[in-house]
Amino acid sequence: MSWELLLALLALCAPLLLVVQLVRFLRADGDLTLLWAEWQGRRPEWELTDMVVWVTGASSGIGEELAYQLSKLGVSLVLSARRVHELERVKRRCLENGILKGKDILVLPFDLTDRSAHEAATKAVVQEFGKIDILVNNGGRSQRSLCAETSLDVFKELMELNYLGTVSLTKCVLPHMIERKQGKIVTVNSLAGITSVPLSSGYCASKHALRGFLNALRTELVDYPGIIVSNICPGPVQSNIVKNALTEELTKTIENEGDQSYKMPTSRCVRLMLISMANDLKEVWIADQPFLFMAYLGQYAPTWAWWITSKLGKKRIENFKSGVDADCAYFSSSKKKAN
Ligand SMILES: NC(=O)c1ccc[n+]([C@@H]2O[C@H](COP(=O)([O-])OP(=O)(O)OC[C@H]3O[C@@H](n4cnc5c(N)ncnc54)[C@H](O)[C@@H]3O)[C@@H](O)[C@H]2O)c1
Repeated sequence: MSWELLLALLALCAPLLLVVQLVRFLRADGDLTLLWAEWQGRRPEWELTDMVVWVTGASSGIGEELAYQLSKLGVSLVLSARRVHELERVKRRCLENGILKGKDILVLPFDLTDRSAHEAATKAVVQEFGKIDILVNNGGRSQRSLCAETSLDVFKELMELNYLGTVSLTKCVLPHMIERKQGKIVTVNSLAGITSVPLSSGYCASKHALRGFLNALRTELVDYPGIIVSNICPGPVQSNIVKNALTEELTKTIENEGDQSYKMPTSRCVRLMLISMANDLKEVWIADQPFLFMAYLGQYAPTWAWWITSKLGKKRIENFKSGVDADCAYFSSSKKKAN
C-alpha cells in the first residue's frame, strides 16, 4: 500500500474515530477519572475485603444496595439508620445472598440528627470490630418544594441531617482514623452539591455545604495520606429519595412520587461507588446523560449552563406541579408521562 493511500485512509478514519469517542463520552455515566478507574484501576473484590465498613442510611435505596454488594466482598459491616426492623431485614438479605456470617454484621440504629448519639455509636463499632476502615456517610433526605413556599424548619432539618449529621459523625470517627493513620471517609453527596436545581434549594445548600467541608477537611489531612476523603456525587438514582423527600412543611409528605424507573439503577451507582472506594478517588460524578453533561457544562461554561438550567428548571417545576417526577420528561410532554 502506498503512503498516499495510507494517509488518505487515516484522514478518512480519524473523524470516524472522533465521532465514536464522542458518542462513548456522551453515553458515559461517570466522570473520566472514575471511568478510567473502572477500566484500568483496582477491583473492589481485591481491595475492600477484610475491611470494617460502616454504612449510614442502610435501610433503603443506595445504602441498602451498598450493604448487599459489600456483603459479597467479605467485609465486616455496620448497618445504621433509624428503623431497626428495616435494618434487620437488610441484614437477613445480606446473610442470605452474601458470604458473611451473623457475627460479621452489626445493626446499629440511631437518628443522624441526634448528634448526642454519635460518640456512643462510634465506640460501639470500635468495641465490636476493633477498627473502622470505611465510614460511608450516606443517610440523608431530599426536598421537593419551592423556596418561597417552604418553612424555615425544613431548611433547618435539611442542614441538621445532610450537613451537620455528616460533619458530626465524621468528627467522631476522625480521631480513630488519625490514630491509625488510615481510613476512608466516603460521603454520598449529590450532583446537587455541584450544580443547583429548583424545588431543592435547602437540599442543594446542604449538599454544597458538605462539598466545602469535605474539600477543606481533605486539605487538613495532607500529613495523613492514608486517610482518604471521598465525595461521591450521584445524579438521579432509583431509590426512595423522592418518597422520603421533605416538602413545604416538616409534617407534609410527597403526594405522588412519580415514576422513578428512568433513573440510573441503584446497582450501577453502587458498583461505581465501590470502584471509587477501591481506587481512593477524591471526588466522583455518577450520572446518566443529560445530567452528567450538565455538570461538565456547569464546570467549564457556567453561563451557558445557567441558560440551559433556567429552561430545564422551568420544566422541572412544571413536571412537579403536574404530578410526575420532577426530573423526568425534560424533552417530552409531562402530560404524556403522567397518563
Ligand atoms: N437517589 C438519588 O437520586 C440520589 C442522588 C444524589 C444523592 N443521593 C444521596 O444518596 C443518599 C441516600 O439516599 P437514597 O437515594 O438511597 O434515598 P432513600 O430515601 O432510599 O434512603 C435514605 C436513607 O437515609 C436514612 N435516613 C433518613 N433520615 C435519617 C435520619 N434522620 N437518621 C438516620 N438515617 C436517616 C433512611 O432511613 C434511608 O436508609 C442521600 O444522602 C441522598 O442525598 C441520592
